[in-house]
Amino acid sequence: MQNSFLGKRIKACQYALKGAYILIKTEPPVQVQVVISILMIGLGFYFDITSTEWIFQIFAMGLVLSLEAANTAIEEIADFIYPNFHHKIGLIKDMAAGAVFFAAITAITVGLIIYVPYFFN
Ligand SMILES: Nc1ncnc2c1ncn2[C@@H]1O[C@H](COP(=O)(O)OP(=O)(O)OP(=O)(O)O)[C@@H](O)[C@H]1O
Repeated sequence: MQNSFLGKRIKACQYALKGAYILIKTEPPVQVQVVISILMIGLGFYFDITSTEWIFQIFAMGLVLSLEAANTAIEEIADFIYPNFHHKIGLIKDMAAGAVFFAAITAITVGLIIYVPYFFN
């Protein structure tokens, strides 16, 4: 079972869950995103948003959380391979942060499109 296709997939899921747990437990930017996601879910229930709105909201939350996690992993790799100051390391970190920025702008736009009509109608 351990080395079977299914066994390997189960192991991969366990490693992924461990990674998600470490991110949520130790990374403040991820913790902030989790809190924002919980608040957005609460807001969704409060306004009883439609199924389509839920789908867009869940995708937006998943996009930001995933990229925040990937950004954290890139920062870890950068610090591991070159712990000292180097303009290339700075550039790599800034680019990874830029990816989170694109996702955050997308999520904010989705949030505004969904909730502005609920707040002002
Ligand atoms: N080793 C380095 N060499 C050059 N510039 C760096 C280096 N480490 C960080 N920087 C610069 O400082 C910025 C902040 O780096 P840092 O690793 O603290 O990221 P952070 O986003 O503040 O981390 P966290 O998200 O964990 O708070 C980077 O985006 C980069 O511009």
